[in-house]
Amino acid sequence: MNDESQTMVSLVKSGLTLLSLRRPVTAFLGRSTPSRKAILATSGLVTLSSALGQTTSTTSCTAGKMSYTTEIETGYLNADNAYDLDVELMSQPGFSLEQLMELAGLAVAEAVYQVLPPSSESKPRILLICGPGNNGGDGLVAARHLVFFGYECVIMYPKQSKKEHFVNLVKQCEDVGVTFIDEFPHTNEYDAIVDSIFGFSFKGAPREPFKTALEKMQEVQKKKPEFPIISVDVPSGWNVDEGDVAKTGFVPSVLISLTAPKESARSFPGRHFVGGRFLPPVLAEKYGVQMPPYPGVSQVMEITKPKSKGIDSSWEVEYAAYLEEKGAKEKENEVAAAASQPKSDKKDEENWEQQYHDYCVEKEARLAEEDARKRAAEKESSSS
Ligand SMILES: NC(=O)C1=CN([C@@H]2O[C@H](COP(=O)(O)OP(=O)(O)OC[C@H]3O[C@@H](n4cnc5c(N)ncnc54)[C@H](OP(=O)(O)O)[C@@H]3O)[C@@H](O)[C@H]2O)[C@H](O)CC1
Ligand SMILES: [K+]
Repeated sequence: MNDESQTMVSLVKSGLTLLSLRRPVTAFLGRSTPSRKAILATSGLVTLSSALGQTTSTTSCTAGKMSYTTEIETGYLNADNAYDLDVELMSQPGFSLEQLMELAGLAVAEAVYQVLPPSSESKPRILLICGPGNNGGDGLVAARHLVFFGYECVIMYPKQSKKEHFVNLVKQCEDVGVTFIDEFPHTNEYDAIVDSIFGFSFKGAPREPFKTALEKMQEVQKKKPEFPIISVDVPSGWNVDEGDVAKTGFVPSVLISLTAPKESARSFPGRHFVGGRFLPPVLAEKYGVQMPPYPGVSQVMEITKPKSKGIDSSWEVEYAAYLEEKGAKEKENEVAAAASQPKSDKKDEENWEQQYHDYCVEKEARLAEEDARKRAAEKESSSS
């Protein structure tokens, strides 16, 4: 059986009936991806319908990326449910934290592969920023898998956990050539950043050194809006239910939700993946979430929101429009803030220049008048 028919069988097995196929399925599944250029050259339209009647999605692929005219139903977890589900996964079916972290990290590595596949000519360099908790642990696991997928990885891990499992994860990374740094580096040397700083236990406003890391990532986005920044589970600094209430301004270009998307992902504007192909049906039902129809043997599935501007507008166009709108709003706020401030030095300077100019004009006119008067008086005295 060739790759394509194997994929079709997998889709049918996972409860999907193929209705129409205008392009090979392999063109959009993110497997067999010989090069980024080849992916970007591929586009097609596939219509899938769930045999189980749970999910009916029209899937389109623009520039190798999937999005849907109908939303893939996964449900959303709030902060309490995300925590309780994790606890229950570890007690009821008895998953260990290490097991769940391994699955999470593998899903993250697969999502990175779909966003920025390596090729025979290039070995992309990935910077992973890992926080002090389990979200950081997911990043450590992802880095190890990414090395085996053909990437070069550098990890910024300034607050290293002393727990045995984390010490082992660091050693496992070092053994495959991953290097560790403490400070945010020059990003020119990197092709993508994985944000594995905070997940669903983040609270309040980000503290250093992660506050600076979030600001630096935004600087990169301002300079290069296309630069992939991939957040693990929750964009760092976001409240898991309400999003960016700490007003960090950070919005990654890609989000990989683990187990199931969290409430704050409802309004996420970028590419969205979910990785949780292990969820026991009984727990999925209890927490009101559903697994998407993961393709083939993949640990992740892209569930990017339906496009609002029609099937032909690509994800990049929408994200660029979003960034432009965000930039325009920031400018508007700056202008409003400047207008509400007392006159700045610059204004005073402009006034001072104008006043000096007026003074010079007036003085020149006065001197010219005096000159003319003097000349007239001299003329009169010489003629008398
Ligand atoms: N089931 C799954 O899919 C799994 C998900 N996993 C991942 O684990 C995270 C949740 O991990 P957790 O350890 O509970 O918490 P976080 O990693 O989100 O963050 C906790 C650390 O962050 C510090 N923190 C919290 N707020 C701040 C702040 N404002 N500034 C700086 N630091 C902050 C906190 O420190 P404290 O001193 O405040 O305690 C912690 O050190 C989940 O999202 C998934 O990514 C697991 O892999 C298991 C399976
Ligand atoms: K994160």
